[in-house]
Amino acid sequence: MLDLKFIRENAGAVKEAIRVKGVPLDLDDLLTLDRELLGVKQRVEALQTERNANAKLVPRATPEARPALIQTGKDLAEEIKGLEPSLRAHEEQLRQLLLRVPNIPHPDVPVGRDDTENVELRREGVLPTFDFTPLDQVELLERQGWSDFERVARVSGSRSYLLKGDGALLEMAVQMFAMSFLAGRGFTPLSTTALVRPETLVNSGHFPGDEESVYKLEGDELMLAGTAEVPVNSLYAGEQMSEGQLPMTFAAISGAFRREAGSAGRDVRGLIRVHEFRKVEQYVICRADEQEALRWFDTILGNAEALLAALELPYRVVQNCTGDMGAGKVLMYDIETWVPSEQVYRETHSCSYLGDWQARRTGLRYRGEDGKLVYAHTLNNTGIATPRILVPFLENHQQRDGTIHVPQALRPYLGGRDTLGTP
Ligand SMILES: Nc1ncnc2c1ncn2[C@@H]1O[C@H](COS(=O)(=O)NC(=O)[C@@H](N)CO)[C@@H](O)[C@H]1O
Repeated sequence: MLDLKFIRENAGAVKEAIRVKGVPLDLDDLLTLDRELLGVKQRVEALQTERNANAKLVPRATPEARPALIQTGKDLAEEIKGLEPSLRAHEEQLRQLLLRVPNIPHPDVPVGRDDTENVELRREGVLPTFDFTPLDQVELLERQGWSDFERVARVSGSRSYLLKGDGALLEMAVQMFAMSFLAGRGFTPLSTTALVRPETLVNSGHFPGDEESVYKLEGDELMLAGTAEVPVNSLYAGEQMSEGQLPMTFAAISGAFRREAGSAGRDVRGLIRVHEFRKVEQYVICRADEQEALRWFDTILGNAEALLAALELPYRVVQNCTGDMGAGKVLMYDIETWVPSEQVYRETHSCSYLGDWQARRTGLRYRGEDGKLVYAHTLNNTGIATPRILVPFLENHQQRDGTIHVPQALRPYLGGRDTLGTP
């Protein structure tokens, strides 16, 4: 959410952000409502001033004049009361529109309609070459007996998964590796819930807009978050932090649940796109200083790249264009990891800087050195998301005999083994 004063004074820039991000919102509707609300508020204030002035006359009035003055006071009170529903209705309507106003993208962000116009920044790592016919993720899992898609589909339907044996241990090893790695870089490990109150999804910016992606629990005021970004963003909601408490950096592991309503027919096989997965999320709350925040952006991007490098996985970094970055972002890069069976890079990480847009919705404020209360800046990036990352992992590290090479960095989490599976 942007500051209403900023919107009034920068309507042109906000309209441009709406245009380049393709947000379905007419800012003039909001500005008209804002003026109407100001009008109602001025009317109420004028009546209150009149009422106060009138009230002062009563004690000094003559007995003959007093009844009329008291009646005037009652009439004014009635008129003020009569305006309150309209005041509240206008305020709620304005808030609903304010929640839809997108953040201003950083000037470096390429303008584009959708992900086809994202810009590749660089490629890292060496693509694998195989002197045998490589298998894809599902073939590798089935050959090793590490999955049972058929049975779990009976239990949970499509886009479900179950990993068995070393397949299960590999998923947890990758999660633990990521958590230890990030803890080693000073990020506070969190193991957190995905069960959240609806307002936390408004705080994070997923609502309004992403409602169809989120599982809602019938009869409970709870929903299932699609990323630990949601609960972690609201952990300190409404609190006044001290500047000394910032920056806060978290590595939060949680379940992640997504309805994938818009993905019919895409990635229906295997581990790429499932309804429930687990993710280690990097989350940063820092001072309202763009230079510091952009340094954190580089840090959490670098952490993810270092994790991929340690897992010996080739990847590329792309900059999301305005049409593929979502309403709240100032800056966004995706990391896409090489999937041999598809001969393409597939998104495995998403790194975002949101300025104070999320913090304003969430009420994340700190008292600066000058004593003023300021909204913090927030950033997030995937650390590791399983099981998706296992797709490039298994396919890139498969060996001729169908076993899987374990990179040095992961061996401590797999009992020291350098290979998984049986030939
Ligand atoms: N349905 C899904 N199944 C498996 N993995 C998924 C699914 N949806 C997203 N992911 C993984 O989660 C990562 C982050 O998802 S994201 O929506 O792009 N971004 C976020 O959630 C941010 N909070 C950064 O993590 C994706 O890059 C992908 O690796």
